[in-house]
Amino acid sequence: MFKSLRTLFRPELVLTRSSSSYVTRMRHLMKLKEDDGACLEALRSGHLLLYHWLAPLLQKAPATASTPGLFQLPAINTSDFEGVLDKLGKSRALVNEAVLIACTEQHEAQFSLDVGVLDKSEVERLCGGAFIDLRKAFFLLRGPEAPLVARGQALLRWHQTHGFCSASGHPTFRNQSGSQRVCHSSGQTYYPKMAPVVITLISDGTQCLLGRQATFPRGMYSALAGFCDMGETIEETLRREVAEEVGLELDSWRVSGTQHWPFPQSSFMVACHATVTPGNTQVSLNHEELEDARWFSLQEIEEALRLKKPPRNPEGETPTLWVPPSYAIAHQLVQEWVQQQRSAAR
Ligand SMILES: NC(=O)C1=CN([C@@H]2O[C@H](COP(=O)(O)OP(=O)(O)OC[C@H]3O[C@@H](n4cnc5c(N)ncnc54)[C@H](OP(=O)(O)O)[C@@H]3O)[C@@H](O)[C@H]2O)C=CC1
Ligand SMILES: [Mg+2]
Repeated sequence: MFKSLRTLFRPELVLTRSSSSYVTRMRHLMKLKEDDGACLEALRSGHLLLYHWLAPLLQKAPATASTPGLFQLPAINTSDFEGVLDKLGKSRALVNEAVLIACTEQHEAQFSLDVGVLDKSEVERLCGGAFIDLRKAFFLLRGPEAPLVARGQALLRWHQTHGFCSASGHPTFRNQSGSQRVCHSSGQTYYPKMAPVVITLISDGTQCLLGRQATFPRGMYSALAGFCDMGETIEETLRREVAEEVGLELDSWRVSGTQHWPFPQSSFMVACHATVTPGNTQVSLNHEELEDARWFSLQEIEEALRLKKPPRNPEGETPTLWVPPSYAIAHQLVQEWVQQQRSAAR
């Protein structure tokens, strides 16, 4: 079994090191993105995140009292994996399909590689781990590994769905790092894209507004979200989506944070807190967009946050409120709102 990738990749340390080490690393990564020869050389000594039809390979982390049952990304270097390909009687050329996603503080390049053409259980046996659906993997990973694995999957998905030029219909060809694809017929260059989404938690000062789509699991409510239309600013999307979905006019808003969200395709989530005046809280629901939207008290939200896993919510019984899991930026917005309410009450 391969050792943990966590020992090799610790981006949180970047914040405590001098900025020059960060700059050097980013310049190195930029060179690898742009220089095919340098990227190929880096791949020879690089680390691979493996996916099988976009499901990442995870392995059980050594259990400690505070982290029982956690998983981690196995650290597999290129030569390890070439050995696996040899054992399976497959061509080593598969490794060259890896796409560059990051590099460690030691300037070791990290790549993601989809091995869907190989027998899943054989790779699991030889590499020591299991391929797990990304949504589930997000629950099982901690720290920087969850966004790293999402980034790797998003880039692989983009390549798998952009094999042809939308102008000429001819095949597109990637550079070695996978940072772009080019159509030699139209001359068009394609870059990986994220769709911008604004997500907002609205407060009237004492309650917050959460909504649910009919497709959400029973009992789950989340902050309101919507895709940016072409040419819109964040503020314009925010006001429009809230007006469209719940018929409210916002009083104020501020950006709280951002997140890359891989489901169902890459979105760039911009998370905001917004307020309405206490006399302007009457919800007019757009049933095409949402099944329900309701104001919740601090106590109700605190109870939902105390749930460690989604409740059972049997059919026929009133479902227990729960909010998106900690890896979703909606969860961060709810947590921040609770903190604000508690500080305001002091
Ligand atoms: N990380 C987090 O905490 C959370 C993330 N999200 C994510 O935010 C995203 C947006 O939320 P949602 O409320 O569904 O958005 P919207 O309210 O904008 O509604 C989605 C609809 O918008 C249309 N649409 C417009 N532009 C796009 C586009 N670029 N991609 C896909 N659909 C588009 C589609 O309509 P049609 O099908 O009719 O064409 C789609 O069904 C979702 O991907 C969701 O997963 C949501 C909540 C929490
Ligand atoms: Mg929406």
